[in-house]
Amino acid sequence: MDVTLAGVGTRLGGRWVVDGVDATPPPGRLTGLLGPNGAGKSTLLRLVAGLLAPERGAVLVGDQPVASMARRGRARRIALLEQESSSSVPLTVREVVALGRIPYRSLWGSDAGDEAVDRALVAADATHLADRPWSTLSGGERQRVHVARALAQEPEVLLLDEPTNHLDVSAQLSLLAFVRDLGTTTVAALHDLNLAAAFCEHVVVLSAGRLAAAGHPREVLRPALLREVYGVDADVLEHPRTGRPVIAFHEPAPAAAVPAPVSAGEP
Ligand SMILES: Nc1ncnc2c1ncn2[C@@H]1O[C@H](COP(=O)(O)OP(=O)(O)OP(=O)(O)O)[C@@H](O)[C@H]1O
Repeated sequence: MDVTLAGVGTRLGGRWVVDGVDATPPPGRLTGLLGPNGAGKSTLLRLVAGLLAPERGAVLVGDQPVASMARRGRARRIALLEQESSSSVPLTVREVVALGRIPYRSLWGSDAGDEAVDRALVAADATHLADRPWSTLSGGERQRVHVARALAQEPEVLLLDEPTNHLDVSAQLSLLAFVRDLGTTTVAALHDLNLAAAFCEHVVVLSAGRLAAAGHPREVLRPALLREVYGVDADVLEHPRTGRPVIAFHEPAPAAAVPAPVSAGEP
């Protein structure tokens, strides 16, 4: 599905936290949304999901502005996995995943979406957790279940806010490989630039709410951009098997020695 961000902006607390962003995530592929803490990634995902209305510009899914979609229709088309979650929900894992089917439910009950729930549990490697109480899961297990819930929604557009949070390295790799191969237009906010470089077809880099760069990771993730946006020194190498960029970070140079203060009584 085509998603178009055209000059999107919004203020929070009186400040433009997303400011005139243009982007076109490639349809059916995985786009990485990058940028330092506070750059506006979560806010941008909420704008794309229609949970926030843009003050400026528009987000289009197909040729329809998200802001003009009815809530239920929007929930069928766009799934957002947000960062934080409550731990006190008295539901089993299967029931949590089935929440993803709510937009499909008729007034009279079931939507016959059990198969979608099963498929989502398998895809997120969470079948073994299905009967566990949600409140007893570890952080990484919860993250898998969140992903399963978003997949159960069978959206045209999948938005993931730091989906690899809490996951061990093997789970990070398999989750991103899975969403990359899903064939759904997916935008994932990621902090790990090497994961973004390895799995994303396209990256969108935000800096202080503005678009700093967009394109294939090979074109975008260059030392100058990393210095400018993240303030880090890095070499960009080539992965020996995939040819994708591999970023080798350097530790910051030690701060210049501060001269000792001169005490007031000295001549
Ligand atoms: N409700 C709010 N009111 C005021 N400011 C907010 C609100 N929500 C977010 N902000 C601010 O907007 C900016 C962007 O926040 P956002 O969560 O979108 O950034 P982010 O790139 O996702 O950050 P992180 O990588 O730390 O998760 C931050 O400076 C944040 O403090």
